[in-house]
Amino acid sequence: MSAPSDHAASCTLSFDALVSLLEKIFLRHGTSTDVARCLAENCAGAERDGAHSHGVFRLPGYVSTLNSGWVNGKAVPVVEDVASGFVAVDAGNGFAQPALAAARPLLVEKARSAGIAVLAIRNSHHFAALWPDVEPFAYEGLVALSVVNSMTCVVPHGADRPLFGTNPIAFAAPRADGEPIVFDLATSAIAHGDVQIAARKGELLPPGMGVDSLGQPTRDPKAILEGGALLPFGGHKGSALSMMVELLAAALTGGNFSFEFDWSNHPGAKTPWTGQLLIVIDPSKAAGQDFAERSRELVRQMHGVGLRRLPGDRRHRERSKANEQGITLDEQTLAQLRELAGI
Ligand SMILES: NC(=O)C1=CN([C@@H]2O[C@H](COP(=O)(O)OP(=O)(O)OC[C@H]3O[C@@H](n4cnc5c(N)ncnc54)[C@H](OP(=O)(O)O)[C@@H]3O)[C@@H](O)[C@H]2O)C=CC1
Ligand SMILES: O=C(O)C1=NCCCC1
Repeated sequence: MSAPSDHAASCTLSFDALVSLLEKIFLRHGTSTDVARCLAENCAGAERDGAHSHGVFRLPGYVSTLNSGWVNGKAVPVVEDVASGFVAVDAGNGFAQPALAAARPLLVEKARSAGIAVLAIRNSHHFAALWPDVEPFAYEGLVALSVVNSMTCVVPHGADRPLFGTNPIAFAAPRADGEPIVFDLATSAIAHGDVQIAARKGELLPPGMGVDSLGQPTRDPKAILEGGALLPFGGHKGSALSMMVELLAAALTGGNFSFEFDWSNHPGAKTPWTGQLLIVIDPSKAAGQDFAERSRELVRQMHGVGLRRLPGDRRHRERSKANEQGITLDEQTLAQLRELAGI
């Protein structure tokens, strides 16, 4: 499924209508009602915010994964109260978002009482954008940082074969009189989803994103997907961050490293079976000035030196537009979604 193009015939849906359509797809392919709702809201939210690499484009991947038996769409996460500032969840080979939802109340309670709390999710599958996991904390006045590892497709800086995942890092912080400050970025030069989208559209990538099966630089997304690999962003710096993500998301949680799972016996499996870490901080417990006011001041100064676009600005513009006018999908994409939903 592709991102909406200017040329294809398109139609618009409300957020609620898209959630309900996606929910039907998840239910039809073997998830519980809670999991269906959780994933449908996540995926529709990504589409609404213009995060197309992790919006409805992902539905065929979710469906083929569920059909392959690789993931348990009905898993019930088990929340463990590990220590004063530490919560763990065994996602039971299910999706990461329902595991986060199950642990969230205890995580927030601990963050508010101790000032900081960690959530370690293991035995989980994350196939989505990461900002939806952190942004809601900032709306509640909390600072949140999350990392998740994916599947081996990135060559560590200085190495000659892939080992790391595309391993994103997302951060959210409250800001007085404005949307929270949120960024969410893959530690690879480009997200795997964007490489797939470029391959479908027959577009070349910018230079420096990946290598072919012989380890030679290439701009051809198909060469990257078929035996090639991605590079970290920023050379050794992105590579170090990606290594950190492997340690925090997998070693610290008890999840798999990106290179540790083997899905070859599950044709159609697309979701990485790894781990995820969240750190949540209550800034009201820190000494000093009001955090949200300080965020506002930082942004004011950034605008003062000529900055026009904060991370998250584009998403919020897309969200406002979608809330007013609906979410635009190609007719072909909508037809594919309806087919997956069996309607
Ligand atoms: N589940 C998983 O395992 C994985 C998920 N992903 C997801 O893929 C998605 C895409 O990642 P990626 O391609 O790295 O994201 P981008 O490079 O598109 O964007 C990264 C961040 O930078 C911001 N940004 C982009 N351009 C500018 C600019 N010119 N000025 C200021 N800010 C800017 C974005 O804000 P804005 O959004 O407003 O444009 C965003 O917060 C993420 O949501 C990530 O979580 C990636 C890897 C693995
Ligand atoms: O875009 C990516 O990179 C990924 N997204 C979902 C999980 C696999 C990697």
